Amino acid sequence: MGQDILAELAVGARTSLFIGMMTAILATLIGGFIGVLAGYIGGRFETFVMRVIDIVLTLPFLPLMIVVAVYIGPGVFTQIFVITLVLWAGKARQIRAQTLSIKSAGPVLAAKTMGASDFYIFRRHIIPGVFPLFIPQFVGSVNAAILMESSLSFLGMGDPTMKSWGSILYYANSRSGFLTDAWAWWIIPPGVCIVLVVLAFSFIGYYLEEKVNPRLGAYTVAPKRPKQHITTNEALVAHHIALRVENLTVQYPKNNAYTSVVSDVNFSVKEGEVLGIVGESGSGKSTVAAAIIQQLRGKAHVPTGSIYFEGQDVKQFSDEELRQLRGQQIGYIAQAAMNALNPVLSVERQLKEAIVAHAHVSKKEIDARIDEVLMQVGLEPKWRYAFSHELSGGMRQRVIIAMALINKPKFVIADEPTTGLDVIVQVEIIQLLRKLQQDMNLSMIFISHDLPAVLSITDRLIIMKYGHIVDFGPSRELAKTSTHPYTRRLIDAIPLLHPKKEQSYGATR
Ligand SMILES: Nc1ncnc2c1ncn2[C@@H]1O[C@H](COP(=O)(O)OP(=O)(O)OP(=O)(O)O)[C@@H](O)[C@H]1O
Repeated sequence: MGQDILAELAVGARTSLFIGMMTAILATLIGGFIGVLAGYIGGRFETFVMRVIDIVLTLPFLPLMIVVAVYIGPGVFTQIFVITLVLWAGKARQIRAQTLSIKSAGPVLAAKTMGASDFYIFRRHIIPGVFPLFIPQFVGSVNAAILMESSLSFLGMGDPTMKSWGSILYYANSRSGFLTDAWAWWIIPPGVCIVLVVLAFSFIGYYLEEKVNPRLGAYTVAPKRPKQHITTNEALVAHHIALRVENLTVQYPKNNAYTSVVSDVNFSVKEGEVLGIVGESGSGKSTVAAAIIQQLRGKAHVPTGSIYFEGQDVKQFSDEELRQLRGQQIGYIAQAAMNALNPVLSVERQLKEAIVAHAHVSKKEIDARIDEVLMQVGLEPKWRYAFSHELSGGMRQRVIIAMALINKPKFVIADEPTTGLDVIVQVEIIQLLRKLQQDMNLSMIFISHDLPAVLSITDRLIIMKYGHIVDFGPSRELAKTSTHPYTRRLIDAIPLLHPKKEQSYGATR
């Protein structure tokens, strides 16, 4: 007693912050190192590390401290040792999840396919990818360690020779500070210091974590902006851009982390233009298409990206506007849709439902429109009474195209429209789509992994791999002159009947 409280608080701050900082540095480094190794090496090593982490996370903190203190004696370094032992495991688990997510991301897979060494991948991809997570982890650990140190010291398990905020409370308690009027000076100041420092570190930690963790960003409520034509939208309209996709990134949860299946994709489609999207299975083509009509499946997360349709940001669309976008403004020929025709409804009935979903029209008008659209897709009107099992694959696909066009959209997305058809029917369907596109001056996105088909119908092409656009340009030029190794591999894989005529790709337009 009789000591200056302010001096005690200042000296105590040194101990509390020292333990907090030291423990945070150790726990972050150890947890980070083990997490990165477990995530990157994988296999049995990862399983072993995960089991150890599970065990450590179940260790009871206080009994552990008591046992360790009995063996090596209470003190600052015992506290640092025990708190680090408890904290590193949670960090390792988070870092492992982040490493797994980076490991399966496009750039790393692309680097591997180009023969990059593990050291290169670590230096260029893994370390820069996990490093941002270290910062909120460090801040969170300082906060947790200060709280643990204060609890231990308050229980008398701190270093008796060093003052800390927790030990001030311990002495206050052991000398009846809580029961006498000394509490206002002896208990409130160290208590307030602990609360303020912990709160400050918590807020800094939450802020930093939200900055580096896209999942948390998803939960922040964006203010609803009024729907308006801003300069960009006017510019899009002025340049006859029917669709603009900007910085689109789509993520799906995988192994406790979000993995990007589409990364920072940018492109435009002009009015009356056909854009091809080519890439191997899983490269993200259908995901881009689904994002355009705001119909991503599952637990998709879109951390960045804007989609402007006819100059309007579709993110600002109301539910009703989105409903009109799908099926009325944008005709969508979904992948494998011909196998999804309703077997118990006639062609007529399904076409009729597609019309009445968007407009109030008389029966006469519906009948006339059905006849008209069937003729457009090369089916005689009598097929309106048929059921899907009565139609061949090619005919079913024509019905699907008719359904996409029934409401006279100006934009069509055709996702693998020839999959599952024999070669001759494939050519017929491509020719049909090309004719419709020209007759109706449609803007179109044509998605396929069949490069010859795409080259025969598109004006421009983008090539996707692992969710990234790796090459783009006018279709004919790209086929002839692209030097990108992936595009060249796709081009070289096209079987040629007349090798000397190889330059004729895309010449049909
Ligand atoms: N609902 C979902 N949940 C989780 N992952 C998904 C989901 N939909 C797509 N993905 C993943 O996104 C990636 C891209 O899929 P997408 O269907 O866009 O590829 P694609 O290029 O169209 O392939 P394909 O030509 O085979 O249709 C794939 O790895 C896929 O596993």
